[in-house]
Amino acid sequence: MYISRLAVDHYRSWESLVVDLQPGINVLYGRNGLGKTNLVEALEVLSTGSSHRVSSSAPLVQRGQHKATVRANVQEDEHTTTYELTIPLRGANRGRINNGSSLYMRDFVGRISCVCFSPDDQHLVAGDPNGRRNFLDQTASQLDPSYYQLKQDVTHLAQQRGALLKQLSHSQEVLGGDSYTDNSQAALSTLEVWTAQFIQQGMKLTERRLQLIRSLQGPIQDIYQQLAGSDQSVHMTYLPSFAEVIDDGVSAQSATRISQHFQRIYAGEVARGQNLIGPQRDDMAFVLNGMEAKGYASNGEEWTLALALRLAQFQLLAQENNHQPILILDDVFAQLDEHRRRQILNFANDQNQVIITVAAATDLPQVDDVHVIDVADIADQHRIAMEEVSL
Ligand SMILES: Nc1ncnc2c1ncn2[C@@H]1O[C@H](COP(=O)(O)OP(=O)(O)OP(=O)(O)O)[C@@H](O)[C@H]1O
Repeated sequence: MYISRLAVDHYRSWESLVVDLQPGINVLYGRNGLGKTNLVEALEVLSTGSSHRVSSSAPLVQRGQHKATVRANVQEDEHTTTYELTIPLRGANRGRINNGSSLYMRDFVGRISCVCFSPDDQHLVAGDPNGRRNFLDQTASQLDPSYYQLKQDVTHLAQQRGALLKQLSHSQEVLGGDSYTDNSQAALSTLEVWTAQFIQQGMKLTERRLQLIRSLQGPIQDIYQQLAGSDQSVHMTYLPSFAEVIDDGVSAQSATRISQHFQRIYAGEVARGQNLIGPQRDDMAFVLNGMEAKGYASNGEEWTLALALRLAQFQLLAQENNHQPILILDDVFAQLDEHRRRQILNFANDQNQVIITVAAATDLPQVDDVHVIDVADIADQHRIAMEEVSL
């Protein structure tokens, strides 16, 4: 499987652009700020339904526009399939396949499998938990699109609970103590219903993330040893908010214990007007040779861990989905020493399709059979063609 054409309309800095791609290694080459990352990010969003750079869709839409569109032609066994994603400024993204009817994202994500390695990935090890949750969510959605819907449900329930807690907090501030208006009594009953659903769906999400981390453990350990030496050890530890699921799985016992936890923190949640626990606060840690990587690992070790994590993601997706994902290497060569570049290129050489972005000619990979695309050049050609059509 490979992408033969990628087209975007009103996506970030791009008014409109069409890029033809080939199997093997493709290099998108152009100056800083030209929009290379925007292009590969568009592919990531088409594949996973989200971008690792932002948590909402609004920044993906070109300033001043109300929706963005990403289209890709995918070649598989002589067949071409066109995938199209519409990203509105507000509201849910929708997909279409071969100009068919509009699809919910749960029926669309994961159809094109891709793994994106970028300079931001160092933050997967040392940055805030948001990036690590995003990694888990993107990977799990590509393995099983029903995860995408589950994640949406949990996010929605957390938002509903948060709004009710804010309302209760406000009532308490106005009335003081434990006095409640009829409105806040109704909010209290609704909160109980939302909390029960939040626990049920949240436990399922927690278990899916736990399974994913367990599936990545073997590959990341092997790959890290290949990259850094056989005496090295890496352990991924899940730090879930609903930790009860680790011991008792998705069960009545777990639900009861989580419910009791919610009762204990109720006063605190109302006082602060926000959710204090739930999968939206989950995290995971990397333990490198017995020490937590965050805070202890060197810069080079963080990079190697991030790379090992991406390659483990690639291996798992390839194995579970029975085809190789498209590999995106976004501006990583500028950050890596010659040894690491060579390791990545050796890996890239064996894949169906790889898309690399580089800003400097000195970072162009020194390998045979590379399809170099001058992004400024195709942008000019496309603009001239569009102007001729409109004349
Ligand atoms: N929603 C948006 N609307 C319009 N322009 C945007 C939007 N989001 C980002 N941009 C612009 O996109 C440009 C950055 O593009 P991108 O990150 O793809 O560049 P790049 O070619 O990868 O650069 P570098 O080589 O420096 O990484 C910036 O000029 C930014 O202002």
